[in-house]
Amino acid sequence: MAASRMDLDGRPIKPITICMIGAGGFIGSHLCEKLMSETPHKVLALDVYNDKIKHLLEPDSLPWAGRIQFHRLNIKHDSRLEGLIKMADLTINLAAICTPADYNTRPLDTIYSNFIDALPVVKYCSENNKRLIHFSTCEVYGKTIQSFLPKDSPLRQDPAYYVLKEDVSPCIFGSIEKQRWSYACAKQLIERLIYAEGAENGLEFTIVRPFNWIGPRMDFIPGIDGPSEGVPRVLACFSNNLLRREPLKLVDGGQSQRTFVYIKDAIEAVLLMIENPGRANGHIFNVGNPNNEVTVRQLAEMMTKVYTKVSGESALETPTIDVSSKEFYGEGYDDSDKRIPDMTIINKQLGWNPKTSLWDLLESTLTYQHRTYAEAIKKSMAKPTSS
Ligand SMILES: NC(=O)c1ccc[n+]([C@@H]2O[C@H](COP(=O)([O-])OP(=O)(O)OC[C@H]3O[C@@H](n4cnc5c(N)ncnc54)[C@H](O)[C@@H]3O)[C@@H](O)[C@H]2O)c1
Ligand SMILES: O=C(O)[C@H]1O[C@H](OP(=O)(O)OP(=O)(O)OC[C@H]2O[C@@H](n3ccc(=O)[nH]c3=O)[C@H](O)[C@@H]2O)[C@H](O)[C@@H](O)[C@@H]1O
Repeated sequence: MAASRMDLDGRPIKPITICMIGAGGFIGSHLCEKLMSETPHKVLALDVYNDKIKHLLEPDSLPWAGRIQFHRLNIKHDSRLEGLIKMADLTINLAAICTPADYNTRPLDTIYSNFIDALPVVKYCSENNKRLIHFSTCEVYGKTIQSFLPKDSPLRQDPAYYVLKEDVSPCIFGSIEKQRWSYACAKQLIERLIYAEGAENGLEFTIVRPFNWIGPRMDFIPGIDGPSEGVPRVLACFSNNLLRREPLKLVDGGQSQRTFVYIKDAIEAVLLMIENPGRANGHIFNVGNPNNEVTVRQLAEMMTKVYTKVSGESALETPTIDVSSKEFYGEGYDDSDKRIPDMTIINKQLGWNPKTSLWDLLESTLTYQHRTYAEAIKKSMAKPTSS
């Protein structure tokens, strides 16, 4: 297998060692799975948790045993970090607080996690001449120019005012009391720092801006494998509602628009970046699926239909309810209005395109959610509640 693997320029790919920080999360677990099953590379997997990659670590008889090594550590305070970065050819940093419910309720933790805690990683890569792939976010674009145009302006139809381009679009955030933007702002500053390390000190870097990657193992189901009062990202919120047969909550009418990409498509893009450094270094890449755009309301309706199909259960009479953002997220919430990624740069550099339609990705994801959680939810709901 290893001998026949070629990069995009027809050169054989040499096995490398990757230091993956945040490897135990949603994206990390899929990336580890891909690297173990389809490549010869080694992974030093760093995280505080490993539940989502346990199936790759045990038992010892797995075909990739020895190629993946888990290190339980918190990058905030662990002297092993520099040594692990030095042992690897490439560092991928995925570690972050990245759930909107945290941005305005825990803005300090959010800023520390997304900026301060990432600083040593950038520094160690730069000082030791190690390549870095850093995970940023589409949230750095903030709001679209379109959202500031008058409602009846014909310019609203012009993609120049809403399609998000890495090298052209501005970053537009709300006021400081809208603490929602603490995440986007911290991510923007770390992007600028990495870019400057590249320009002034020659750091070899790639920045990834994911646009709503979704799929199995995303976040948690409250009360089952996460806190009962926790608020995960929208896929897990709506899955939880469907599993519990409660109406899906639409924040501020569910009018915001998103483009969703299947995690397995997105991981293909990351693998191309890993294995084609000459084409990926020095670039910032949007990774999303511009063809899968929906409003959050439309997402709720589609998830309800798909869940009915995969679970065999009937749909609720009242499938959705409206809730204010203040009630749902608290003071200081604000929202991105629309997120369509421009795909020019990733197409030109890596020839990557997403493949999976929204319906198909929801069908495979909700099949997984139903199989993984339906029984546990039934049991937890059958338990008498203490009075
Ligand atoms: N999922 C998406 O669509 C999406 C979109 C935009 C940006 N991103 C970015 O991609 C990255 C990964 O996202 P994800 O969806 O996999 O999130 P996730 O929360 O599932 O994974 C993040 C992982 O980092 C770990 N981590 C956090 N702080 C750490 C620390 N101090 N030390 C060690 N480990 C730590 C967490 O335990 C977790 O396992 C994040 O940087 C996020 O901002 C993701
Ligand atoms: O995934 C991304 O690309 C980025 O966007 C997410 O931000 P957002 O899309 O706003 O987060 P979601 O929780 O997925 O919410 C999507 C939309 O659904 C709405 N929502 C969420 C949950 C819910 O129960 N109901 C509901 O209407 C939110 O208000 C928002 O408008 C997170 O910031 C990060 O994971 C990431 O940086």
